[in-house]
Amino acid sequence: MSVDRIRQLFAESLETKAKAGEVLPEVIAAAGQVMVESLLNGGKILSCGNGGSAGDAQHFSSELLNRFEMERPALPAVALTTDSSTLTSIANDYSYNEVYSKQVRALGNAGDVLLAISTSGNSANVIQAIQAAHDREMKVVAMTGREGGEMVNLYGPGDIEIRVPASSTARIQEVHLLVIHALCDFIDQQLFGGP
Ligand SMILES: O=C(CO)[C@@H](O)[C@H](O)[C@H](O)[C@H](O)COP(=O)(O)O
Ligand SMILES: [Zn+2]
Repeated sequence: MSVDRIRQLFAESLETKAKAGEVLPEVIAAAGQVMVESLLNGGKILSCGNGGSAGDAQHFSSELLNRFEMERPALPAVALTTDSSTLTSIANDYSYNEVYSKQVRALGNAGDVLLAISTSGNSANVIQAIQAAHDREMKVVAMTGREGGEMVNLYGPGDIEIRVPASSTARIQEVHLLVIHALCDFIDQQLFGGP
């Protein structure tokens, strides 16, 4: 890969973030409010995704369970992407499409929130997790990209979709990470007055 190619990737990533920064702040704040209201009512946030988005799901839950940028009590969050015995047994005995929905049905309660991450909006296991979340009377915050995929057809009245205006999975993920940090900052500001 040439140095010029690397410079081009940085330029594309900057451009994507700038475009997202023009259109996403309001919907990110709305998503943060959904999460804050759940946490204030004793709820928790479950998170899921595939590949790089599984990493994002874990990144988010770790910053709630541990801390983001300020000293504050631990907050209840569970990434559904980490328990290899659970993931492999569900995939092996049933289907990979059910690896998250089965966990949502076991762990999710009314008032909890599902953070559903898919750059295409078409990953079947995330789609089924959204359906399971609705069955458990949970709200959904989705982070997507492109045209939003099949997930667009699933959202209920209390759900929020944060859709990055880009088509490259990598560029979408780079904005998803910033959104995760913006959500953590919003939660800390609202619940604890911020750093
Ligand atoms: O991180 C990357 C690409 O940057 C990949 O691992 C990517 O996450 C995988 O291809 C995922 O399976 C894509 O799924 P999704 O984002 O479309 O739901
Ligand atoms: Zn990636």
